[in-house]
Amino acid sequence: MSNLRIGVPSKGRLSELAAEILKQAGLSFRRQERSLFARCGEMPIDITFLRTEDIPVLVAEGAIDMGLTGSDLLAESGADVIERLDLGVGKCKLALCVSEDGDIHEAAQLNGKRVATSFPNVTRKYLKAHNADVHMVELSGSVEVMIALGVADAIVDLVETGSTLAANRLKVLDEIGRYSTVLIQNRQRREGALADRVVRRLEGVVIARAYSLLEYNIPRTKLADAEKITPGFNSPTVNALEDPAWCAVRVMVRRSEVIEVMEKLEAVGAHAILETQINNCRL
Ligand SMILES: Nc1ncnc2c1ncn2[C@@H]1O[C@H](COP(=O)(O)OP(=O)(O)OP(=O)(O)O)[C@@H](O)[C@H]1O
Ligand SMILES: O=P(O)(O)OC[C@H]1O[C@H](OP(=O)(O)OP(=O)(O)O)[C@H](O)[C@@H]1O
Ligand SMILES: [Mg+2]
Repeated sequence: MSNLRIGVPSKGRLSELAAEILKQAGLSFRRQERSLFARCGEMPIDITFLRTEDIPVLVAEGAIDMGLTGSDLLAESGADVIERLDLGVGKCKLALCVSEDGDIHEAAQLNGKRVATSFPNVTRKYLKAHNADVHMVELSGSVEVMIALGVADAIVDLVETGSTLAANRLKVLDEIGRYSTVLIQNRQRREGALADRVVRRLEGVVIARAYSLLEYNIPRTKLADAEKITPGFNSPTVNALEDPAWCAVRVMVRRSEVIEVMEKLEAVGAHAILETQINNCRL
């Protein structure tokens, strides 16, 4: 069995995130200064540090067996790979954006006009579907200033919090797609069993990062109401308490919903509501 080769972003916002998630899955590595390669201690896996946008094509070409990259970059590259897992991080959307006080209110009005973007392929497909034949201004970054520079009438760029748009007095005219960080694999599935083990390990980490463990005590008469609030991943664990009129519930809840769920549980009479972080899991 030879080593499984995994591509990881060498810099940028996904690089630390990717290393952290791999480490949480027991695939830790130490990157030597300026080196492009590292070896995983625990498994026969070689890590290659690459530019995020190059990972889709390098996986498709078989230079690496798997890779962590943005699904937006995958869509833009058109690389023919298998998408194995959405890591639930690096979430963003690709949006058609125009001046806040401009007179463009729909994509069709861009016909014959200029659109600046770092995602020409995805943009061209979208605009064709909206009957707009445009002059594309292809850039590698800082796209949001192109309308102010008089280079474009609209831009297509990634939006996460919207602060860059606000800072440049731009608004979203239409959402083109929603993206996140994904684990992709070459279609030959070289070292397939090992690759499947990596997917399974990362699945556990992705779920653990997305969920908390909630424990609470509830009167038995209110258990049905509480279980409607916390149905759990499969179903909640219910244990008896010394007081037969009460029971203890343990259940997984999406981290993003925990605060609201706690308030609802309190409203139906739950006490001792505790949230615990999950480091890893196998469901
Ligand atoms: N606000 C965001 N801006 C850009 N990319 C984001 C954002 N939020 C999530 N991402 C994801 O990160 C990917 C960009 O990764 P990259 O390695 O290029 O990071 P970066 O910090 O943008 O680096 P660079 O400064 O070189 O552009 C995007 O393709 C997308 O999948
Ligand atoms: O909605 P926001 O939270 O403001 O994030 C969106 C901005 O972040 C990204 O730029 P980045 O920081 O990657 O710089 P770049 O354009 O040079 O890649 C993206 O290109 C947008 O400009
Ligand atoms: Mg960027």
